[in-house]
Amino acid sequence: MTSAPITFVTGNQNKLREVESILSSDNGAARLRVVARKIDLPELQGEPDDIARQKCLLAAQQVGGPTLVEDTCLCFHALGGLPGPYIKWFLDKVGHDGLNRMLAGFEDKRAYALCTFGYSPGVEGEEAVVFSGRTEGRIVAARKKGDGPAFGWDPVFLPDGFEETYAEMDKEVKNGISHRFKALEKVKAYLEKEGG
Ligand SMILES: O=c1[nH]c(=O)c2ncn([C@@H]3O[C@H](COP(=O)(O)OP(=O)(O)OP(=O)(O)O)[C@@H](O)[C@H]3O)c2[nH]1
Ligand SMILES: [Mg+2]
Repeated sequence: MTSAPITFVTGNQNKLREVESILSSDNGAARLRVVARKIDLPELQGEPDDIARQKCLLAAQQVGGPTLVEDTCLCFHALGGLPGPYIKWFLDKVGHDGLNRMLAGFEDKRAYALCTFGYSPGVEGEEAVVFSGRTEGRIVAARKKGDGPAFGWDPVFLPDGFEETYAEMDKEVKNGISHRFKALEKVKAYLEKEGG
């Protein structure tokens, strides 16, 4: 595994906290070290893999070394995968209640959370590689633990096999089953192999 730190570029503190927590709870990944950098990257359109690849290249140009980014989608089965990568705007404009109402005309409330990491070694001309993780669940009326603010759409996402939404469960539980955790496992496996 590469011993040089990798710069994880994100403007989202909650993502950063989860990535750091997932990495620190895994002793085997002690050598995957990330340093964070906040750069406002454009919200790109298209398919998740292409978005992550392009986002990573844009970030790597600014970092000038090994770079990691991720893009997160929330996809409704009844809507053919939308809002998908556009969830940030939907959440901002219609809120938790609006996300529920978008599915009011459908019996199918299933959704999946999809996280796609893009990694670039920071070498000019080299393509970014992508790794995705997906957690299935369904959309429910917002529920969260405590009075504090919740992360994004966590309150409306009920993962399959659980009775608590992402926002109700302990962070360690979310970080052991989440879309982000699953994608990060693949990043780690790739970097371990690359490092020989
Ligand atoms: O409830 C949530 N649980 C999660 O696990 C999660 N991960 C991301 N998000 C939200 O979904 C949109 C993705 O957009 P996004 O990938 O472009 O992120 P971003 O713009 O906030 O940061 P970044 O692009 O600088 O990394 C943004 O609204 C994020 O806040 C989540 N919400
Ligand atoms: Mg973004």
